[in-house]
Amino acid sequence: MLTGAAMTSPTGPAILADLYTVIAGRKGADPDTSYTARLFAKGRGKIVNKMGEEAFEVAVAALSEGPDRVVSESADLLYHLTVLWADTGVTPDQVWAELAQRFGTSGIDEKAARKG
Ligand SMILES: N=c1c2ncn([C@@H]3O[C@H](COP(=O)(O)OP(=O)(O)OP(=O)(O)O)[C@@H](O)[C@H]3O)c2ncn1[C@@H]1O[C@H](COP(=O)(O)O)[C@@H](O)[C@H]1O
Repeated sequence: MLTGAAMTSPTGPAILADLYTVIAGRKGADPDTSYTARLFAKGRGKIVNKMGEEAFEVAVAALSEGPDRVVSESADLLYHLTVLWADTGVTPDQVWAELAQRFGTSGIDEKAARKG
């Protein structure tokens, strides 16, 4: 099984791909030694609940706690979102492809096209 310690530390956004690999490798691992395995063992309801909780904590940090807390809560959110992707069989590449397809299209134009 890949562990964070066994991999070289990536820098920048590439860390999400490596984090996904570590997380996906935790399926079926021992919940006593892996927080990710514990989430998988508790099921999708728990994972969704944690993801929503962390999103709310980002919002609270933005409104009343300051940038440093926004950073740490965002990291919690991205980690739990990545667990949710792994649980639902979605890969980061699928999300990157979706973002790439949208890149350069104004959200206002896209919304107008949907209505038309
Ligand atoms: N990036 C993270 C990461 N971010 C946040 N967390 C955990 O997410 C939890 C969120 O904080 P909370 O205070 O809400 O958690 P809690 O109260 O313990 O959670 P619950 O009791 O509500 O379930 C904490 O336990 C954090 O340690 C993470 N746990 C793991 N990772 C990465 O996942 C890798 C694998 O981790 P393990 O599966 O634990 O080996 C690690 O090497 C890291 O790279």
